[in-house]
Amino acid sequence: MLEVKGLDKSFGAIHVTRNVSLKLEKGERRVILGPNGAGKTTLFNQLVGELTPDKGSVILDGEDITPLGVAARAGKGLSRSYQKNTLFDELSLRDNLSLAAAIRTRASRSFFRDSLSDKGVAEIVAETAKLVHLTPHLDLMVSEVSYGIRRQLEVGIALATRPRVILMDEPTSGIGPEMSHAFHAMLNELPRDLTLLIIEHDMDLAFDVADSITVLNYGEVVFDGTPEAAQGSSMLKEIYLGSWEDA
Ligand SMILES: Nc1ncnc2c1ncn2[C@@H]1O[C@H](COP(=O)(O)OP(=O)(O)OP(=O)(O)O)[C@@H](O)[C@H]1O
Repeated sequence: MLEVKGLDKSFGAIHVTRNVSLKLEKGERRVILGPNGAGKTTLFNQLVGELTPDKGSVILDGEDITPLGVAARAGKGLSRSYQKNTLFDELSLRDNLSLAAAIRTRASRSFFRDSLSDKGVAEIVAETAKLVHLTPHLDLMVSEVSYGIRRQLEVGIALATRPRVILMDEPTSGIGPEMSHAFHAMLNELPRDLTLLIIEHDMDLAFDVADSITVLNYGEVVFDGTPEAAQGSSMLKEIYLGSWEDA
């Protein structure tokens, strides 16, 4: 479904992504772990098309999408759940989801209100709101809701574009352990054919959702395997300097 082959990226003398290869099957939920500065976000930016790798390729369902930008990749079903400042604060949750759904139904070129009254859009919004547990909150303004609900909405916005793969960069950052576990429970209820690639800093949280774990350290893949194997790895314990014990 999603394959990354030999990605390499440097910023001047700083070598940030070192020959990274990954393979995700359809429906797989893979978590990318790694300490601060390991290169997780830089890798992510190359996957979504915000950064061009120096070497290597990104393949989606057999197609080389490396030359494509963010919008073209999104059009092919590779969606990013954006964090922070990407929601329209003075619009309702329903309108935020409607705009995302309108892009998918290609109604986005029509006048704003026309998009919102499109029947296909309304159906997608209702379905998406249910998936991310936002149905009771749809008519609230984004500015009125908690940080946790915003995080659910960000996933909803990605889902409303009907993606095949969603990439999330630390989707639970800043919402506390209890809400993070609830957020992951929500992710676990999403349709199983949806492929998820999630960057997480906290190993404990990674185990909630991961079918497989990739660990980056100094830009390099140092572990690729099951959560059970990751838990038993003394090398990873060392990388995380004891934080593993909490996992
Ligand atoms: N545009 C850039 N120019 C120069 N250096 C950069 C740039 N972007 C990232 N870096 C450097 O690349 C390294 C990896 O950063 P990156 O943000 O990818 O790591 P990360 O694993 O996501 O870290 P964190 O968990 O702290 O978010 C860091 O040393 C960072 O300073």
